[in-house]
Amino acid sequence: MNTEIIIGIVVAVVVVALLVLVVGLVRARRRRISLRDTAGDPTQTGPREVDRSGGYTAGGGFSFSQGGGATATPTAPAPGEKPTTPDRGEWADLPERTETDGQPGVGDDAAIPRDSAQRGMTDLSLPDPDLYDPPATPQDPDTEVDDGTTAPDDLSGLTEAPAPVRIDEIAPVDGRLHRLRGRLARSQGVFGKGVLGLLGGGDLDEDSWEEVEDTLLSADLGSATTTAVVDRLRAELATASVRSAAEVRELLRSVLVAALLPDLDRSVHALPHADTPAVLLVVGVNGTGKTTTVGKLARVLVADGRRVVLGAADTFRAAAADQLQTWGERVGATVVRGREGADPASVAFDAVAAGVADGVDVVVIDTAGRLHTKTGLMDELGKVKRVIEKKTKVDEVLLVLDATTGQNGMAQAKVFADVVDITGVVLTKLDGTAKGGIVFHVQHELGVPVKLVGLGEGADDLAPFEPGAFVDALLG
Ligand SMILES: Nc1nc2c(ncn2[C@@H]2O[C@H](COP(=O)(O)OP(=O)(O)OP(=O)(O)O)[C@@H](O)[C@H]2O)c(=O)[nH]1
Repeated sequence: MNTEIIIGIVVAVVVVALLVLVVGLVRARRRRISLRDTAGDPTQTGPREVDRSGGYTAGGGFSFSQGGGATATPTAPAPGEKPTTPDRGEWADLPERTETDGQPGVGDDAAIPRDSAQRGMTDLSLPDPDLYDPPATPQDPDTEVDDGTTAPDDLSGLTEAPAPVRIDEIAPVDGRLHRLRGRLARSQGVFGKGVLGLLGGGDLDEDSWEEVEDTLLSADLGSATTTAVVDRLRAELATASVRSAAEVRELLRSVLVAALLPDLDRSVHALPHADTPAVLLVVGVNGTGKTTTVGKLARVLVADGRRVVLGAADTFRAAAADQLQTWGERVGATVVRGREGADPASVAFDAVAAGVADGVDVVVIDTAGRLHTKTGLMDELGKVKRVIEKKTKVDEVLLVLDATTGQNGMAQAKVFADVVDITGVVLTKLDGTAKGGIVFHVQHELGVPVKLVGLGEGADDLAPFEPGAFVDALLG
């Protein structure tokens, strides 16, 4: 073989080797998801500008609607019976109520860690569950009272708070939503950095997917929703041509928004009927933020031009009625209250009766959450609801849940959901937790939409829940 042939062969081999190398590099690069934001950046060289200001900025204001009446008288579901669940669409195959570990008892204080010493519970002597015929004029001091068959004798203790004199200035709804920006910052770390960082880290092996799963679980997403979200992400990443950080973010966003069942009706049924006010019952474990939520909600309703009566049916603690009265004076709502230990049902009835007589738009009833048996809870809430229904229907039963209590709060919430027909959830204290994922878990486990979220102790720190805006805030 002469030298020229040998040189030719060597050159050909080198060229082929180079070609193989270049093709390999290009293919590897395509498979890799880099954290560069290509959207709006034709050069694709600069790092993605992340908007760190982004908090929860729900696009619209609060949505109020007319209720058709919260359904049937509360009863515990028959053994094995499931609570009514919303249409889950493509998420229908998620297993139901999977997490039942570490169930606390009813009456556990959600604000206190489960392993700390339990404080004593006081037995409320509940009146005979038979309904009484309510008096025509509830505040009539001559009302005949008879526990069980006639109005309870504590009815005479009912007082209507004097009309407010000086009302706190109420910020316009639109303006105050902007002030909630940044309140979800603690949850942003988990989703915005944790999950997005892992997904954008290139080819994901089993260990990486396990890490994604652990991160979602640590944000309290719950195992069923976590599994569904991860499965969906895996499927999408395997098929879709997702390459840039922007595409990964968009994929994660769409999967999370879908998991929040965005089509559920989240309007608060607070618009009056032809002759009667709308009636909202606010229930939940003590310390979750019920009274505060009632006050914040009244403020929004008053700002919306509604006349509001608040019923202080949390008669277990005198301070609760005082707290509500302060809210009433602050926001411009009338408060109807009874003396400490009064029958909550009679206070609720009287508040509704006052609302009907005065032709107000909305009556919001604050209840106690301190009953230590399921039967006691059912008796009390059931009676409150039945007594109100002597006057008018209950349009909305809002369960208030403290987002910081995680699984403990969920287990207690389920007890409430079992004894009263919850129509919506208010998730409070989302500002104080990195576990914003609890929203997903709550909806899945309780089968009702989260309608409102509490993002602080301030009077205006209540926001309507909007899945898209919420996920945007979570991703930062
Ligand atoms: N950070 C934060 N704190 C909140 C929020 N909502 C309520 N709180 C606080 O939680 C505490 C308990 O709130 P309450 O409204 O008294 O709770 P409750 O459920 O009515 O409690 P009881 O009357 O004891 O049944 C108060 O200190 C509130 O200021 C919220 O969204 N974020």
